[in-house]
Amino acid sequence: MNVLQAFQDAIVNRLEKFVDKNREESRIDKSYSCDKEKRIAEWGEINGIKSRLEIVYVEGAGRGAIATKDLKVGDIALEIPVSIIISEDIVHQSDMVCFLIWLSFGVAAIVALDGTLLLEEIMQAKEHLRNHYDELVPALCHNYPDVFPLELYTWEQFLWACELWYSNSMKVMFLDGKLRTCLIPIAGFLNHSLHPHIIHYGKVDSITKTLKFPLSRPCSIGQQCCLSYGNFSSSHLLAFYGFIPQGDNPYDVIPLDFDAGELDPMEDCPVSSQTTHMVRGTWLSKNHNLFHYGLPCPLLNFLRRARSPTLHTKTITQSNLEIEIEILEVLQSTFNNMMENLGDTDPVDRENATWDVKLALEFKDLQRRIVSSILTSCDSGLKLVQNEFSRSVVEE
Ligand SMILES: C[S@@+](CC[C@H](N)C(=O)[O-])C[C@H]1O[C@@H](n2cnc3c(N)ncnc32)[C@H](O)[C@@H]1O
Repeated sequence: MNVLQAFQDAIVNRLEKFVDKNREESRIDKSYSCDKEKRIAEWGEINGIKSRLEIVYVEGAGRGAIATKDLKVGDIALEIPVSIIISEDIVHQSDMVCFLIWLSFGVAAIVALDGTLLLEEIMQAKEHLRNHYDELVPALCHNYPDVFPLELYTWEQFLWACELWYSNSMKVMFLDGKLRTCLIPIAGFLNHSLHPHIIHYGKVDSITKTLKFPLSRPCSIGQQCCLSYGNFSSSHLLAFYGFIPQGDNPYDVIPLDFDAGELDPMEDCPVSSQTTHMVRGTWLSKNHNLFHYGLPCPLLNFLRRARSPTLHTKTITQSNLEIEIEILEVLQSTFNNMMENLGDTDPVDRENATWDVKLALEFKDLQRRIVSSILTSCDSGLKLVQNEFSRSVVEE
């Protein structure tokens, strides 16, 4: 028996079981004809694209690709000749349907984001782009009005082009070893999933001179075939692609910055050394026992060291338990503040809200859910430690 094959089958089986449990249904809207997309697919075929996918309209995600036959692990869903990959740095204006993303969010959506770190990120990204625009575009329009007519190169159009570029481009490693950000015909129709079919792509094959999209898990005929855009948090997907993926995203984290405030050994004075820890929704953790509480070990160890520099042995002693109470209380107070900043559920008529406000509210709900799980874990952790503490006092 081929051991490697058996091993691969076992892995695929486990993957499929996991995906079955977390299945995301994509509904295909058959009323949308996708004529333009069909024409692009025909053009692609003439130009050497080999595809086992068909472009359709997927509810809630725009266009997407479904498998035209049962595809198994290792099958190539899509193969694109390098000659038709667009690697220019300039995105021209076109009448293509495009999803606007966070950069062009309205005021109401920005207001709805109050209390989240994403608000700050988006404002910074927008400012950064505005500086680029101011440095570049007016001078180009003034010096080369025939090439850059002012009416086409407005701030709104520039923002739109940036959004298009961020949400549709992919990084490709070419045969000269250079990594370039590109627009890739047909592949640009593939949507992202937390349980993607295609994970390993992005390097041009030196023999065929094509970019291949092989399957890492099977995709049945008619099923949406999804890519992984990368191991991105929902805030990144929202900021750069304009959507929040369905399901539990293991890359959703809440960053916690600490000033370690260590002493400079040479000068004997405090130096500010920032450390950042990441905390996920604690429902993703398996260990909720004493000394773990479903919280990340590096964070707990960092807080323990800050209280007692001696090695923490995770043994049940009264002094260790006192430290545990202290660090859980610190986390509880930090996350309580965070929850207060996020505020209560927003009093907005969600049904009738605009798409951007809906997304903003969905994102805030997600943040609340993560913070709330951390608070619940701190709370049950504290009870656990206090019980142990009382028991050890009685035993003494
Ligand atoms: C590379 S394009 C994919 C094709 C796109 N659906 C279209 O109609 O052009 C990336 C964009 O697709 C949408 N998208 C991708 N994955 C999605 C998902 N899982 N849920 C919702 N929208 C998604 C987002 O608007 C994103 O900016």
